[in-house]
Amino acid sequence: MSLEQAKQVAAYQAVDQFVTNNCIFGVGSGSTVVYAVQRLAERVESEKLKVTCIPTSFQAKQLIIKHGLNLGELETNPNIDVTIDGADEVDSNMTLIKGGGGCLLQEKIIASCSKKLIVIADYTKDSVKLGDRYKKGVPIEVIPMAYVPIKNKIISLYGGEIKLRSAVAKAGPVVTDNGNFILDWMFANQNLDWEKVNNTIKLIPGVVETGLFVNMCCKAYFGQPEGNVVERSVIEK
Ligand SMILES: O=C[C@H](O)[C@H](O)[C@H](O)COP(=O)(O)O
Repeated sequence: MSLEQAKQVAAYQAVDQFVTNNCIFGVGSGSTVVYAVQRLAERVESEKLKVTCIPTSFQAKQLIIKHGLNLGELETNPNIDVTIDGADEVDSNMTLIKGGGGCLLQEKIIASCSKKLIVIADYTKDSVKLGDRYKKGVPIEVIPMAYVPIKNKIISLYGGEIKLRSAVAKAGPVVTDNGNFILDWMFANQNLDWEKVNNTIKLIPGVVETGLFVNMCCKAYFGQPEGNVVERSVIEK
């Protein structure tokens, strides 16, 4: 089974288990979410479900519109029932790295307004410690004028290496949906307390948001090479 098929089985299973009639549904971003929206559109059509979709990015909004789904706004729907989103890496505590596609800020806002955040991913995202599998580091969305001091402060606090993310089909840096830059922090120490790190980095002036999602995700679905899906839930402490 290809990686794309692994993403698809995970996405279909999550949508089948979590989307119900009349729900307010947060639509994540990335390549795995494409399959979730496909499945949602099929179910809305066949079961005549009423679902209001709240996007986490420009891409998510386009997907909702393309599939003829009901597009809602956070302003009028601030209490979201469930959000299904992708992740770049999920560690054994269900801490996530997100933002590999540059969409972390709106994703985190939507996740924070959701009763449940469900992650869908292929098996390559399932790891024990952050950095085991995802090698591009933690994405950090920053105000453009502040990217150099932010970079220096993070390095002096925690070490590692930081790159300003470059655009592919444009000269210069990636500009996010919110008009900001992305720094990718390749951390050197995998044993950091990610909650503390997240809180500390967020206090640096000019940092808008980090791609560390700590204590936000309650369940993850990992599509496997054999075609089955492994489900992992947060263990109550
Ligand atoms: O910025 C992008 C988002 O955080 C994505 O959800 C994440 O990068 C995973 O994307 P994909 O499903 O394409 O691996």
